[in-house]
Amino acid sequence: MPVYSLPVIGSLYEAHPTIAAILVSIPVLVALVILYLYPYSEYTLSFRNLPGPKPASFFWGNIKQLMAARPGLLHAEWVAQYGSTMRYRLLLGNNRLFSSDPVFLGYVLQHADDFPKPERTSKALARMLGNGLLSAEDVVHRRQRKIINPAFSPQAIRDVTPIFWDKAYELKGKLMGFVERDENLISEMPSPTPPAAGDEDKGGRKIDVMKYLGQMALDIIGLAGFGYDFQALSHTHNELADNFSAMFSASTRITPLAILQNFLPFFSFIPSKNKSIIKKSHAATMRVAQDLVERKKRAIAAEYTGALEKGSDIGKDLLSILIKANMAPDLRPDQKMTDAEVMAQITTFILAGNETSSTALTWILYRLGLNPDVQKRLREEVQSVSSDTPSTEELNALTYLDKVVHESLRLDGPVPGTMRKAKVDAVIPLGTPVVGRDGTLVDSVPVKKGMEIFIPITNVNKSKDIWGDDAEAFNPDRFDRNGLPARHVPGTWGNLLSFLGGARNCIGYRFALVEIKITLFVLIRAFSFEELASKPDVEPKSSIVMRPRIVGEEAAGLQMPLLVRALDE
Ligand code: HEM
Repeated sequence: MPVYSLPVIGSLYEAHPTIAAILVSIPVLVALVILYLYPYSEYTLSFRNLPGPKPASFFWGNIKQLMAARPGLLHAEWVAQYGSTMRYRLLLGNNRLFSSDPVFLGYVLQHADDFPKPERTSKALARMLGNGLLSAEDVVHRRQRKIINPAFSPQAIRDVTPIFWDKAYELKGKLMGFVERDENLISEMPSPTPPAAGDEDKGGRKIDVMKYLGQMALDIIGLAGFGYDFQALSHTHNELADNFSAMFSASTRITPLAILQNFLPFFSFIPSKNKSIIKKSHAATMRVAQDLVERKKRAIAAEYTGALEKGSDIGKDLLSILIKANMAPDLRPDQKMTDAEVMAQITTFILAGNETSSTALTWILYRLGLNPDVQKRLREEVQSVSSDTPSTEELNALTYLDKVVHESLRLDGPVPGTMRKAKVDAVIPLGTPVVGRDGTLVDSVPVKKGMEIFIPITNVNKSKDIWGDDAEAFNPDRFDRNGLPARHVPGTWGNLLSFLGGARNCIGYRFALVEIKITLFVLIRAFSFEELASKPDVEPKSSIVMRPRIVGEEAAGLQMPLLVRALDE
């Protein structure tokens, strides 16, 4: 560094002492920061004895390796090498604590107030959605959840199932239109890329099933969630859907600035194009939400005062139920949600209840395409039902359907992982000890306030310790054992972590399961789904929800093209 050579600094000091002092202090400061970030933070790390991979880069840690690998794969390799609890490096020497140990995860999930989402996650969610159930923490979360719970009760879900049936049959009609090359749909290409040679034959059509399942799920969450008709299956554009989708894309776009701001919140003040899109779309979304909330509040107030017109209905959608609970005369003012919180539940439902269900269905159809025997058995079961719209009880009695849904949500749960941050110092027990860096057995992990923990949902669902050596295989019959594998998993449903567990579990899991079962019931009775003859390489891409992309067709975006054939009636 010739500029910094001593004689130069010496003469500079005589001429401009302040500039010289600044120039000298910069490298000293950088050296101190590096010393703090690496040797010091490493030495003072409470779980430094945990095993884990060496950082691949001084600056990036293991981030680039993780981003280059398919979701969950590198973690699975590391688990095989180091055990189910480990640490690895993120940006600038930051350590990430990873554990797929069910006892460890049970502790974290059961102490939800001590292990909330990291502030940057809650803040990013709140910027996009408002302060709704996904972003609220602690007492605010508990207050909101108490009021919203009745909207997700089994009876409330039962009341909205007619919407699921209507929309599943509308989807069937649309897919049939494509397969039969209906004139009304002739201008719409059902997949973003044309079929390769042999991909289509008489009676079969290449269709991006993800796109149409997405339209159906959006229509369902709109109507069942808050009485709003997106008309996604029948129209292409809608103000709320367009604004929401712009906001979501901007929030999940990975740019160098976004990565920097994610790990170093100090840089959050820097304005970005993404932030201004989020702000604009959020404002537009809230205008629609406010109108919906005001209309429902008026109707419910009229019902409470007996002024509701005879024969009118306040609506069976989730929002109406929660607004009604929120306006109950016996609810204390400090237990109520504000209008802004109620509006935030609308955007929360769109985010949490739309892509999750459609992505789950997308992967299920893909699995069925790869496993024609399973599809055939499933079809025999659903065709044995005489009714076209069986009751929830009849649907739940279909055991093979239930096993297929379990197994698909085990292998391809749409949410691959989530983060938590310790709000207190804690010592978290392990069910399976790991061998520490010093060769001793580690049977608990001391965690200091402020440390982040990754909850690897997919790795737990596919763990060989839990599901045996064939954990990676698609085998619905494994649930013959009544879903009781070698070890208990602290998940809400099916001994799986797909809907998480504890106080922050998925409030919509019953809604999602009925929606998935009804859609499968309708589609599998009407169509067969096959892998395309060109055997595209389907790659899971993770941005909150794990959705598919085709290798070599990245420019076409996320998609799941399958060969769809109509069955003889
Ligand atoms: C297969 C479909 C679904 C899956 C796999 C799924 C999964 C999850 C997971 C893993 C979480 C926890 C996220 C975290 O804390 O980091 C969650 C939370 C949540 N989910 Fe779902 N979800 C699904 C469908 C739905 C549906 C249909 C709705 C609404 C209609 C919904 C509403 C919510 C809400 C509001 C939360 C936040 C709950 C809280 O923090 O109290 N989800 N979901």
